[in-house]
This record gives sequence, C-alpha cells and structure tokens, in this order.
Amino acid sequence: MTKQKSRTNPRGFRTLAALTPFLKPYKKQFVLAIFSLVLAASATLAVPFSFRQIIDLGFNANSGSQINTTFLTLFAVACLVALGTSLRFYMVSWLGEKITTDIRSAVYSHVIKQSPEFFEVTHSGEILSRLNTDTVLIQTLIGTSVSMAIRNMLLLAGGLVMMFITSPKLSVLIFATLLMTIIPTVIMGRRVRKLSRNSQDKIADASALASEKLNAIPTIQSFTNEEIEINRFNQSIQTALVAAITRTQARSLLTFVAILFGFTSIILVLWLGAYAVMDNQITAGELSQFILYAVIVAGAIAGISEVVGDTQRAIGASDRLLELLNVQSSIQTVAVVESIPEVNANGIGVTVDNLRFQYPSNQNPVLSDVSFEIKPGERIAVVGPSGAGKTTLFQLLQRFYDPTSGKILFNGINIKDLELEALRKMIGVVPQDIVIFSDNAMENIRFGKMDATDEEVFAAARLAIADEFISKLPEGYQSFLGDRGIRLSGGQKQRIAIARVLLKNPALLLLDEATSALDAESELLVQRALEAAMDHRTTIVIAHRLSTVKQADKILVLENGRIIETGTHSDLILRSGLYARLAKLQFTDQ
Ligand SMILES: Nc1ncnc2c1ncn2[C@@H]1O[C@H](COP(=O)(O)OP(=O)(O)OP(=O)(O)O)[C@@H](O)[C@H]1O
Repeated sequence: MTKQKSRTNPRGFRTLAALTPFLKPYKKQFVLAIFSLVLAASATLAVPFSFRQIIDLGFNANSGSQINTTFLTLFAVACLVALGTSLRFYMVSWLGEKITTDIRSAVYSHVIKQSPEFFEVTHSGEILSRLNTDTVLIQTLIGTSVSMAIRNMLLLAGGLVMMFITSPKLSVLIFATLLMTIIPTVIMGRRVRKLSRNSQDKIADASALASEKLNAIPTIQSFTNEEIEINRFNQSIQTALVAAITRTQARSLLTFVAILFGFTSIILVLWLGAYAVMDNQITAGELSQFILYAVIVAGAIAGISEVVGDTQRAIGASDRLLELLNVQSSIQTVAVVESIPEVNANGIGVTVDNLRFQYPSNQNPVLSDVSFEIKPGERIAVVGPSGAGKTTLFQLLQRFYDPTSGKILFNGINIKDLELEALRKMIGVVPQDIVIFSDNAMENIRFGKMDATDEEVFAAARLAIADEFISKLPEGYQSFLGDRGIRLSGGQKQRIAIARVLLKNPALLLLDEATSALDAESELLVQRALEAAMDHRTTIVIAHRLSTVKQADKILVLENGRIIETGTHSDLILRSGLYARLAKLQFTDQ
C-alpha cells in the first residue's frame, strides 16, 4: 500500500489546471456554485450589520414598526445565509462527486488497457490506492477546499473592510491580540494534521499486513504461524494506537489554546470597547458589530490556513493520477489492415517467422530464431524445460508484447497490422492458473462472450462437460462460485475455463495444460472437454501430458528460447534427444 505524502509541488497550480478538462462538462453547475458561494458570503457579512441595527435601533426603538423592521431584516439575512450556504454545499459537493467519479472512470479505463509491461513496474495495490485515496483527496479539494478558500477569502476581505469602517482603533488592537491566537493555532494545527496523516498511514500499514495474511490463511495455518502473525498484527495496531493517541493529545492542546486565546482576545477588546461605549466613542451596536466581524475574520484566516494543507495534498494526488493517465501502453493498435484474416471452418493458419524477443526488464533474449508454421486446424504441442520460453511465446501470440525482431502472421497478415481487439477476439486461452471471478457459474462462463444468451451458455457448458456438476450445485447456474472459485475442484475450474473459451469460439486456441495431476475420472472429463474445444480449431498447447503430445500433429521442443527439435512423438522418441529425456520425466499421465 502506498502512503499518502503531502508534497509541495512547484508546478502545483499547473497540475491543478491540468484537471480542468474534468470540470468542463459542468460549466453551468460551476457558475451556480460560485453564485451561491458569493451569496452566502455576502449574507454572512451582512449579519453583524443587522445585529448592530437591532442593538442600536431595535432595543432602543420608539415604535413597534422600527423593532419589526430591524428583526425582519435580520431574519431575511438569515434566510439568505441558509439558502446560499446549503446551495453552495450541494453544488460543490455535487461537483466534487461528479468529477471524482469521472476521474476514477478515466483512470480505470486507462489502466485496464495497459500492457503487461506496465503491471511489471506498477503494483496493483498502488493503482487501487490511487483510485481510492488520491481521488478522495481531489474530491475533498473540489467538494470542500476550493469553495472554503473562496468563501474565506471573501469573508476575510469583507470582514476586514467592515472592521476598519466600524472602528479603526479597535481594529489595530484586535489584530495584535488575534495574531497571538492565530499564529500558535495555525502552527499547532499543522502539527495535528501531520500527526493525523501519520496515524492514517499506520492504520493503512496494519490493514495491508492483515490483507496479505488473510489471503494466505492455509499457508499460515499449515506452518502453524498463527501466533506469530497475531503478534505482528498486534504490534502494527499498537503502533497505530500510539500514533492516534499522540494525535489526540495534540488536538486537545490545540482546542485548549484556540478556545482560551480566542476568548481572551475577544474579552480584552470587549473590555476596552466597554470603556469606549461609556465614553460615547462608539455605540453598543457598533461594538457588537465589530466583534462579530472580528470573529468572522479570525474564522476566515483559520479556514484558509486549513485549506492550504488540503490543497497541497490534492496537488500531490492529482500529480500521481495524471502520471497514471499519461502512461502510454507500449502495445498500440496500428490496424494497417482493415479486414481481418479469413477464418475457415478449421481455424486459422499461423506463421512465426524468425522471432526474437527479450523482456523490457531483461537484457537476455528469451526467444531466438523461432520459426514454425501451423496450418488451419492443426494441433501443435510445445514442450521444453521450465523457463524455456513457452509462456512467453503465448504472450507474443496474443500481442501482450511485440517481438524484438521477426514477426507473427495470421493467415499471412502480420498481427501488428491488425486491430488489437480483432486479434484478441480470434484467440482463446485456457491458462494454467484459471481465474474464476466472484460471481455465479453462469456469469463466469458468459465472460467468454458477454452478449451470449443463457441457452448459449448452457450449450457451451454441456460441450465442456461442466453442465453436470454445475446443475448439482445448490442453485445450479446461479450458484456463487466463491472468491476466486474456492468452492470448485481443479478439474471443475478447468472445465469452466473451457466452457468460457467454447463460448468465445476462437479461431486459435492457446492451451496451457495444468501441471498438477487430476484424479483419473476428473482427468478424463477434462480431456473430453478439451477435445471439444480443439475441434475445428488451430490449437497450440503447452503440453504436460503424454496423451496430448501423442495426438499432436507436430511437437516443438524449446530449450533456452530456441526450437531444438520438431516432429511427432514417435519421431522424437526415436531421436533420443531432449524430448525423449523430457518425455520420461515430465508427463504427468505416464
Ligand atoms: N515479465 C518478465 N520479465 C522478465 N523476464 C521474464 C518475464 N517473464 C518471464 N521471464 C523470463 O523469461 C524466461 C522464459 O519464461 P517463460 O515463462 O516463457 O518460461 P516457460 O517455458 O513458460 O516456463 P514454465 O514451464 O516454468 O512455465 C524465464 O527465464 C523467465 O525468467
């Protein structure tokens, strides 16, 4: 989990300006928000003036109508304050929510399209933290801080002018005393905020720790490390507790200082003001008006100092989000070719020509001089020791990476010249580690073709021999499959994945056989399901089973990224090379 750090950014306001495109769609609402803000601030500034009228005219009135007028004026002002404030609150919160939602959506839709290269350097936890915490900071900025800043600046300017108009002498005096209150309050306020952040970070650390360990419960229990993990978590929350108590102490002290100093300053001015009233230098109403303006000004200063911190944090957050939005995927859709390759009833032809590849993070080539050809409908098995580059070949076929040199052709068309979406629609993958989403069986299969009807899903499940076990689940196809498919056996998960691919109906099937052995019955069911999946399709399979290689039209033997042998099973066994040795050791169904 990344921690939120407040950082002052010299490009700060430029960063915030870069967020303005997100504000553009909401011009009308923005204008309304500013209008309500000015209305609320002006009405607030009119309150002390109305009070003075009441004290000087209302309480010493000669006629009922004068009393009524002063009180009615105050009531009208109060109505405007209420209206302006609530409208401002609604409008800025609305804008904050809307813009945050738009930013979240933009970041997510950008990130989900990134190539694997991006995820090698960016931790998914970091993306989540940016999506949650950073967007919340921006929401606070738009929904609260900006409007608070403008409101407080208006109140500060208006209040100051009114104070000096009311009594220049008392103004100078109160400034001296208010400064004595504001300076320590602001300094202590900063410390409280820093401590609050520290406390939040500590809680985030504890929850990151818990989250990782909760995902590994079976490992912890089988190593009987529960007590150690409990202690680690306890230590972590104790650190968080200490941080929280330190923050609370600082906050209490701040409350004490702010209240005591604030009142002292007001009492002092009132005390001197009382003498001024006695000497007829000012009226009681003017004194009250003055004090109220002073309170407004003090509040405005404190408010502004508060939003400065929020703004800095939001600038940091925006920077991180914009950085994420500016990342360009290394895999771009080129689409030189408008039409997609003709797929015949047997699938698609694949030509791999002189392929060489190295991962961006690794100087050593993982694949070198790899060339082979597959005719539509053929089954090719790829075998080789661990780390030979088999999975990498699959990655390149799906264009998760582009080759360093050489090319991959589908029916003679370079896959780089195809629309990425069109290319991937032609390919179906059954990986080793099958992903089951926390959803029901129906939706997990429908993931292969989102617009498939229920009948199509049933048909695919029947072909993949998944129908039988799904029907026996408590709620059939509507049964929730548990987090990451925890309620399914290995063989069942594979059959769900096969059903998914059948529904997608790809021209090329990439199959990474599971290395873990299934029991004989389950194995047989998966084999039958795979037969259905491979039917009338070009198939490349990373083979771990003897039965698979025996049925392959051709076997490619990879070692250190090079094809060192090709042929059928019987050819290669006769050659007594690497394949013959691997065959003895590797196949799980021998
Ligand atoms: N994202 C990556 N960045 C850098 N190197 C990688 C990356 N993925 C794999 N490699 C390296 O590429 C080589 C080939 O890996 P690959 O996963 O293709 O092998 P494999 O034949 O599928 O192995 P296994 O049978 O164990 O799955 C390995 O040396 C591996 O360390």
